[in-house]
Amino acid sequence: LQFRIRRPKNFPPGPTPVLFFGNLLQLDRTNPLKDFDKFAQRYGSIYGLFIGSQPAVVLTGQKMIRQALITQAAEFAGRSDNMMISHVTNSKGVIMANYGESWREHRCFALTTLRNFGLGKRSMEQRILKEVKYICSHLEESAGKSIDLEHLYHQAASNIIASIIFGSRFTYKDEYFQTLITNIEKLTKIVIGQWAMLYEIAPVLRIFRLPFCKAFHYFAGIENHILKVVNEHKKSHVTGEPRDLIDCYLEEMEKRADQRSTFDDSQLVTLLFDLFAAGTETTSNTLRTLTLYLMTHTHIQGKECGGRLMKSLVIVNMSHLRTEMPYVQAVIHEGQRVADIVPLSMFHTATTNAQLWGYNIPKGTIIIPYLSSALREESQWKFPHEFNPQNFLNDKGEFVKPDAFMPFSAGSRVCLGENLARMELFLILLTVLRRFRLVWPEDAGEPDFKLIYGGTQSVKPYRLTVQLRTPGQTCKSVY
Ligand code: HEM
Repeated sequence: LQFRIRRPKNFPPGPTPVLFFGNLLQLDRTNPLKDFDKFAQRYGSIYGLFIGSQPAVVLTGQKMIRQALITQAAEFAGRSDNMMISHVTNSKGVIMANYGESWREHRCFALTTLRNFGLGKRSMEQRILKEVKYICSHLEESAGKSIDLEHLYHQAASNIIASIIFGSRFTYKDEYFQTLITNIEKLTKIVIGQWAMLYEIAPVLRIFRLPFCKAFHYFAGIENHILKVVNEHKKSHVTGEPRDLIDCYLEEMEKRADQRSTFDDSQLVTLLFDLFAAGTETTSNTLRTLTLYLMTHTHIQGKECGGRLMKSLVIVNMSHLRTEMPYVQAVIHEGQRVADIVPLSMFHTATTNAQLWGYNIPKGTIIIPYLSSALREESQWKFPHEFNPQNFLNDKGEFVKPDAFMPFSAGSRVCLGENLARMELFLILLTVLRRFRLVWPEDAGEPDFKLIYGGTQSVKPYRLTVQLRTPGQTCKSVY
């Protein structure tokens, strides 16, 4: 009975499901995006699917996504409590927390804290620039050699978020750091993989020691590390002098001690995990894809980025981006558009029995915002299928952001790290391009821009050659 599939009344049309699997067998497991496109051509910009016996609705194109996530935000801002990742994290923290008081308070706390780190010596910008120094030193050591930037970008993005939340960074060679990052990667792979799918569609299997059990094991390891850091903070933190997000949280817990509050140690641990996990691969994969495009579109790398305008800047900072660099803004946004990092966003759920586009969407239905479809929607972009910063420039050369640009999703669940991520992309890319010329090696063949599908997408690993723009100049002389 559990596997019987019943299409709700007036549910959006879609392909016919089969017992137990629903429509899963009609989707290419290695990359379902082409199948999603085919269904959209056949059924329109909203259609219904079944993940096992669980009903789901796919939203295609910017208009439909905006309607559900912005105009009807409260109705479609839930998260599923039937997914493996919600069980691993106990639906705590922010990412997998259901739409309710605890999610709202933690999201608001995290956003305010990140915003308050906007100014002063410990500001986000300073923390990012500090990490950029390490990137530069590493690249200087690699000058003239062929290298793969994957680990460097990954560790740099991890360190930036670590310095904001834990107040400390790791050295790139630190084995413990490597293990932590690797465990997060392994955990992410499991929770979006096939075993997780079985876990979700056949709950009876959960009692067996199958490979999905490892996800709980990895999470426990990460949790232990985070708890250790939290306990150290409890001993050393001084009220009124927060060093990082943990200190801010501990102060908030003290303030709310007498009230009924959703703030406690286990929520803190999951919140820290969320920020650390969400803030690493997303940013580093964007950097890696954008670097590949810049290297192989040399006319762009030679323009403002690292060229004419860059040379006149002594220190790169965020105010330059807003005031003086529409072209650079356009390049970075175009990089994010083609990098298409989170193609299916995070799945939402309907928080109530809702209506969308005239269809009934019962409470609990999974909502899949197909973000890639908006990022390459032919009616929305001047050049939907090529890398071209003109997509973000008007006739006067001013920066404009089309509504279909939504790599961070939209509405009340929109990415909480959007500002941080944009700051990182700008400061890391520009400082690196100002100091180094990144060259596609002559013997490397044709660059491959194809994205490898995953929870976060990226181009295949590649190697590049690093050249110093001004030989002899070191990072220290730049800062
Ligand atoms: C280029 C980089 C990034 C991209 C493309 C990106 C994209 C996204 C997307 C598509 C979502 C799902 C939104 C939804 O459910 O509709 C999301 C959620 C989230 N992101 Fe990001 N993200 C990036 C960087 C970051 C960073 C650096 C952080 C760390 C501060 C972060 C923290 C989060 C959190 C906590 C959520 C969950 C929000 C919620 O459920 O309320 N992200 N992100």
